[in-house]
Amino acid sequence: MANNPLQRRGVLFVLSSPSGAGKTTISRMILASDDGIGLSVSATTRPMRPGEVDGRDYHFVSNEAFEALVAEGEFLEWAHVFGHRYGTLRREVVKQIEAGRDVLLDIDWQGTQQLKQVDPDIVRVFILPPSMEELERRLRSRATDSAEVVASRMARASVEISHWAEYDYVLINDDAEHCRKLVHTILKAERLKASRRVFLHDFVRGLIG
Ligand SMILES: Nc1ncnc2c1ncn2[C@@H]1O[C@H](COP(=O)(O)OP(=O)(O)OP(=O)(O)O)[C@@H](O)[C@H]1O
Ligand SMILES: Nc1nc2c(ncn2[C@@H]2O[C@H](COP(=O)(O)O)[C@@H](O)[C@H]2O)c(=O)[nH]1
Repeated sequence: MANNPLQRRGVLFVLSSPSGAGKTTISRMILASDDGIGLSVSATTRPMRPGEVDGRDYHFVSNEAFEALVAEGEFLEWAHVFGHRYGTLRREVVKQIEAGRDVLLDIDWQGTQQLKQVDPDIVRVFILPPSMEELERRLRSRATDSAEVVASRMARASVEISHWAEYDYVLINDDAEHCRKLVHTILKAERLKASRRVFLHDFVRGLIG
């Protein structure tokens, strides 16, 4: 039987933004509307927020456990973010790819830079807030972090945003549903890229010799 010309490599789809701009919100909307993509659940040493679930939102681990995972080479990338450590587990990405799904990664600019070295084919999307005032309002309205944590995240926001030009796509999350549509459009177009088609060369050779 001929190889399927539509068969393609999975997409590693990265969403980054300053904290509070809405990437978790947009990620959840994408995951709810598209069965073809699954979340890479990161490991972190940060404390769990109210409403978060271990294994769904993050794998919450101790500093010692995180260090052991680093030593064992279990991370595709990891970084210090806001005084805690966060990392993408190899097995999370492999699990999704083996299930035939693309992989959504909600990671910061440091992790994105590292991942780009591992896989130059990753798709990088940066989400901007409509304004710094709105960013602060969102961080406060989320009501999951103390005033100090909100202040420290606002203090880091400009540094985060300064990395926007390292991304393939940059969007403004004004209306969440509109932003979701744009992110989904990017994902669907990236899936169609010729360079991801494993057997396209064979198929075209069959067509024209
Ligand atoms: N377009 C939007 N309009 C209004 N509020 C929004 C919008 N998008 C997200 N929010 C709200 O802003 C808050 C922060 O969003 P979210 O948690 O998704 O941000 P985040 O970028 O994932 O932050 P972090 O990096 O800290 O995880 C949430 O309360 C969310 O409901
Ligand atoms: N480099 C990585 N950054 C990550 C990862 N998982 C999450 N993050 C980023 O951390 C901040 C803070 O997240 P929060 O849940 O504490 O608000 C945010 O920018 C995330 O994108 C990861 O595996 N690697």
